[in-house]
Amino acid sequence: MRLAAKSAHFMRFVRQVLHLSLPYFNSTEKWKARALLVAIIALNLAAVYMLVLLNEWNRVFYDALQNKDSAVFWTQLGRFTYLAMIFIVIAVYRFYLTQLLQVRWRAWMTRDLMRRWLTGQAFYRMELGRYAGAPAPDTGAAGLPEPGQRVPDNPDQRLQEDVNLFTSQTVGLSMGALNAVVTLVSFVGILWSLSGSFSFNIGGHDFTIPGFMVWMAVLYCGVGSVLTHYIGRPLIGLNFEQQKREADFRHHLVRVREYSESIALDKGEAVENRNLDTRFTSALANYLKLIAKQKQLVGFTALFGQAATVFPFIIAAPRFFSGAIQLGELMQISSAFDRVQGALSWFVDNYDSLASWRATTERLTSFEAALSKQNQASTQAQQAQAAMNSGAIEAQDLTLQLPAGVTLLQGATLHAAPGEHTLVQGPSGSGKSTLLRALAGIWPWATGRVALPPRTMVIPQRPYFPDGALRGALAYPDNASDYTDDQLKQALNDALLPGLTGRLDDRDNWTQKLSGGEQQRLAIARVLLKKPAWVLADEATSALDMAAEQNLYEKLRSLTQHAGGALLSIAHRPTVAPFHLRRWQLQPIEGGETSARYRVETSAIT
Ligand SMILES: Nc1ncnc2c1ncn2[C@@H]1O[C@H](COP(=O)(O)OP(=O)(O)OP(=O)(O)O)[C@@H](O)[C@H]1O
Repeated sequence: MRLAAKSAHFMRFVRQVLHLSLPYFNSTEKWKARALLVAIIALNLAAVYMLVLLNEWNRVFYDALQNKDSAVFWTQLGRFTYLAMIFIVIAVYRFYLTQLLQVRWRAWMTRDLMRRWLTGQAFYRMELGRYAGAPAPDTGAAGLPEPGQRVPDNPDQRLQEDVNLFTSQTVGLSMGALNAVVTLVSFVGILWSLSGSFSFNIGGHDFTIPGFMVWMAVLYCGVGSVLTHYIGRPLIGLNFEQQKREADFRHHLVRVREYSESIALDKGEAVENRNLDTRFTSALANYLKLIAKQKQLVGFTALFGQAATVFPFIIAAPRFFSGAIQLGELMQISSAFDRVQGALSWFVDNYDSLASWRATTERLTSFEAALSKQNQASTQAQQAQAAMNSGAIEAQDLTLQLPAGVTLLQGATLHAAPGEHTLVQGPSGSGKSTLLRALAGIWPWATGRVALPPRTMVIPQRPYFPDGALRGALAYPDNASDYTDDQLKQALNDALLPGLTGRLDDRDNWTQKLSGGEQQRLAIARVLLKKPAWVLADEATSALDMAAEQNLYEKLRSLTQHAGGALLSIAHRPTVAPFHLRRWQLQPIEGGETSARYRVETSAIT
């Protein structure tokens, strides 16, 4: 039963490796990939063949030494030189082509996963899903994890580190295994023919074991492999855990860097230090367990390797001393035993790497599976959205939920026609931003139908600006070269940022360098540059003084008005109301007539 479970585990692992590997060997690069693979296999086989020739050389060479035959000695040295030369060429190209395959495979796989991660908001939905504690609604949230299902953490680690590890381990270990098998097959034959048989007598019956040395090698390595497996088994789990804890530690270091200013203002250094220390200590604690296990394993494999040097001599010595074999044959036996033992102990020697390979494969498989699910879900969502592009902002029978299952809105029907500038208001936390996310088509826990006109832009509460030249931050996500300097400067001037017009080529971390108000004006400059017909603005001017707010709202309103669209804004200040014609007010529902917490009341702004 345990054996059946183990083999099922093993088959699952093989399927996972194949599932992750085959796409590359069937991709557009397939011919290059397959040619490299075939070349590497051929070089591995050639290397084993060279070892067989060198083993045969051993016998002739040591016999010449024992017979003090200098002519044969020198001829054999000459033979050794050219055998060694060929071996070196094979070794060099085997190394080079193996590396080439690994690097090409890594490049292809990283790009493929990266593209899928950045397709259809998979990166966003996976982050949302990671903290989700409740079931997603039946529709609209396809692809989100079920409750209790583990969502892959730290996608950055998977893309940067795991793909690299997986491709190098898969090539390295599968070639190592191939080498071991071919070496085993070749040298078992040699060892068998050299080793003679072992005869003994029990109870008057004579028994003879042919190929005695082969059985000794099998016994030796069999015992070694079983012991290694038992000593090293915990390494698989420990390796997996180590990668996770290290990534966790790194993730929090990055967060401190990202929020350095807020932490400094809060004087949160001590807390951060404690939090980071907890994570680091946890990584360290696991690492200590890991090295303690590795120590045992190294101790055992070193003992096993050392004992293997003398073991064949001990077994074959009686035949040498009785004169049954010459020194040459003894050395050939020792070298063949060494090869057979080496091949049989491949598992023992690579236990650590195999454990890490399994952990890497496990992590990449869950990441890939999550991506497949997300990509499928987002294709459906995009198809649905494409079918619903309309000339107005519309929501029909819209229900908004939170990941934990709380229903914010239920069955809301909303409409904003061209020119119908709308202000969304409601208490903090009532779901205004979530409504906007749903209208923009990115909130997975939304059901019903939403339609958004083409040429719509969203100004989020926390706009994003990539590091680099200011012109890139302004044009994002378009290319800066799509706009002339005059257009960029005009947009900055219109957004009340004349001070930045001379800095278009300055490179900086704009999210950190610009003040909150400057960032909001830069986000508005982006809209003024691109001139969309519809603008959804979430607290787009909350950090500005009233005069600037009025000025920019006027510009946004007239921009959308002239382009045949409208403005839909979330804003708390009453002074922005005059720029809108209608109000969507999120009102708390008292008395529990539905399970939703809020309803939307629409009214005209007079
Ligand atoms: N990713 C998320 N996971 C879980 N809960 C969320 C998530 N995003 C928002 N929420 C919750 O949804 C509710 C509505 O949030 P939302 O940001 O839409 O409110 P809001 O009305 O825009 O608030 P504010 O006026 O303060 O900006 C809040 O209770 C918030 O905690």
